[in-house]
Amino acid sequence: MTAPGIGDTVELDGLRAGNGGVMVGRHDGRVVFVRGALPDERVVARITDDRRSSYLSATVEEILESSDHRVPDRCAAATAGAGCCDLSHADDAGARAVKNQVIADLLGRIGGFDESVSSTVEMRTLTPTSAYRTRVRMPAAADGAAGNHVRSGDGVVTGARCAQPVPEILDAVGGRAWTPGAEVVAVRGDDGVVHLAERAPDTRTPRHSRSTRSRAQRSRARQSRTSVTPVEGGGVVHRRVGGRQWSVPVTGFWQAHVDGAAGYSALVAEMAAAHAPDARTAWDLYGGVGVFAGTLCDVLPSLEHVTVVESDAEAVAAARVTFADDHRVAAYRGPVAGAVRALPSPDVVVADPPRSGLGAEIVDAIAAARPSVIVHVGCDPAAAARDLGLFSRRGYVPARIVAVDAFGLTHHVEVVAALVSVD
Ligand SMILES: C[S@@+](CC[C@H](N)C(=O)[O-])C[C@H]1O[C@@H](n2cnc3c(N)ncnc32)[C@H](O)[C@@H]1O
Repeated sequence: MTAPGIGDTVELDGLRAGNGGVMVGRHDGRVVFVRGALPDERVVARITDDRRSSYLSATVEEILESSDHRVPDRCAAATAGAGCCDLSHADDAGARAVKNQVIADLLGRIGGFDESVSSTVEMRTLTPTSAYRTRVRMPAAADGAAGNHVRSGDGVVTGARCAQPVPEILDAVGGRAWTPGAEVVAVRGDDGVVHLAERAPDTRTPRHSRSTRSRAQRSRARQSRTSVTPVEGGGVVHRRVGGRQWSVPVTGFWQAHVDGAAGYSALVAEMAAAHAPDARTAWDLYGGVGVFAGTLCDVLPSLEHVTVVESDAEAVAAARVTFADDHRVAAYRGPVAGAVRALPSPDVVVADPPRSGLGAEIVDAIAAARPSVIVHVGCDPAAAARDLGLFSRRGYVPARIVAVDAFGLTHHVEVVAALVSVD
């Protein structure tokens, strides 16, 4: 019997959840990563990639035995081939179960934790689970319509709406013709104002070939090279958490879910207050405009000083405006790696790094500062599992791990963990 290749179909059962929106099955002993399936389903899948000897990639062709959590696709763009909502065929409970399984698996395989840790992960869902996103970036197609990237490759799916953004954003974006090849940035502020901006097409030749760079890497490189033109709304977005307000540039970072900043802040508050109620000093690392610094000020009555460390100049400027009258908060502009060696030791550290996580060097520096509690906020569960494992080998173990499903219809999930010293 010859091994299956691209275009062939295989029957798979006993599927389990894998990281990145795929289910994992086996065919003739070989691992198959399948898109469009759910745990425990029996499916016929068509092979889409056979270039690696260790695994095959496939998409579901036919469901032979369906999961109780399967629902009709909830995202028109994903149904039309976009890569946006890779779990739009699961109900909310099914998506939550997938994320829980994936995190438990990663904590074991990458973090090195046993079941006594991985089985304690709490799940929290932020609602709504569709029409929740207040910030999107959309590619403009050759005909000037904005859409979503195709699931793989470089095309744009237009004329079918993604189910994640709040409808006002899509209405505003859809009413305009955009520059072909541009990136459309659309944001709804907490005051209801919709802001639109256009990032110019990137016409320069990339230094690396396309095949060696991920879409996220290409997007970051493009952001550093291209200009942004505000189109509607004024370009300064008003945001609120608790009693504080921020003015954030339209391209600046803010948590995607309408309740994300408040939802994560509530967890940061619970964890800091539980493990360091008398804290006097804190670090808010990768702090953006200082949302978590504000939270710490609100829940730690003895707090005298919190330093926001952030590399983005506009975010630091926004933080300085919001905290202009609060002597407890200082915003430091620069990379975390340099700051953590120079700052006075903290009682509380909140660290909310980009998808790549902290890594060994920063974990070492934070652990060496001997805080009472470290709150790790991680948007990539594999990187978070690695960081938590690194911390535990430096004497900080998880006291609580909460997976926040703030990304309905997708495999994405935020992992918020409180780490305390075993000494
Ligand atoms: C996931 S966001 C978190 C922002 C903030 N905690 C919030 O909730 O709004 C990560 C932030 O880290 C910043 N950043 C990325 N790399 C950095 C580095 N090496 N040093 C300092 N800040 C960095 C980014 O500009 C971004 O604002």
